[in-house]
Amino acid sequence: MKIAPSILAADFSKLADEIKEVELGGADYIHIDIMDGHFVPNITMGPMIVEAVKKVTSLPLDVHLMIKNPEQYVKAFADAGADFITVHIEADPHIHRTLQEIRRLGAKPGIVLNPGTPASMITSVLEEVDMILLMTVNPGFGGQSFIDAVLPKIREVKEMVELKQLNVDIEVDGGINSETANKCKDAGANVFVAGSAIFNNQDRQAAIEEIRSQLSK
Ligand SMILES: O=C(CO)[C@@H](O)[C@H](O)COP(=O)(O)O
Ligand SMILES: [Fe+2]
Repeated sequence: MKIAPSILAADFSKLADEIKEVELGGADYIHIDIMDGHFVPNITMGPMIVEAVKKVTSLPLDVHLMIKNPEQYVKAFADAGADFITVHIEADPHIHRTLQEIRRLGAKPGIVLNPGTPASMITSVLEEVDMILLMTVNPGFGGQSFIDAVLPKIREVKEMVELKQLNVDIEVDGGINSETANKCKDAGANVFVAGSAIFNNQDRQAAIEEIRSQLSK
């Protein structure tokens, strides 16, 4: 079970301190949300921020691309130090090429599905990825409410990867707190992104531990 704090909810004026705090608090990955104002109605960070984050942590960087034409930018993010690069199936008509390019660049490719996208959309890319990210909110903003209707899809994807005996992580992202993380774990998820549940708590370590203790139940 891995916990990936999303820095979208951090205080950007002291980002290095925020990252150190979650690293010391027991985080497994640092989740970085890249938004372009086209694929989603918000603009956040680019490769320069990934490069800066890489300098202040030894944790793997989980870079979630919410951008159109991701194939044009995967090299910039891999060069910046991304360990995982996840791309939305809805954003890329040439998805195999993009996922293979991510691997060729030395990063781990992941595929992302919006809440409304069926699991069947990714059957042909299962062998290409190290991670499947199931959005549990519509992407674009932190602090939204978890969509329970995604739970059956987590089960479905878990069955798909087990059937093919693939070693693929199943990540969830959006509205994750100790209660919703536990539901997702029961459905088959093993990587949990949490933004507000961690950074809105003054004690980040306590927030991470709370999620982890629920996951161990
Ligand atoms: O990708 C996204 C949002 O589009 C996420 O990674 C959010 O940053 C998660 O924030 P919370 O829902 O946990 O506040
Ligand atoms: Fe994300």
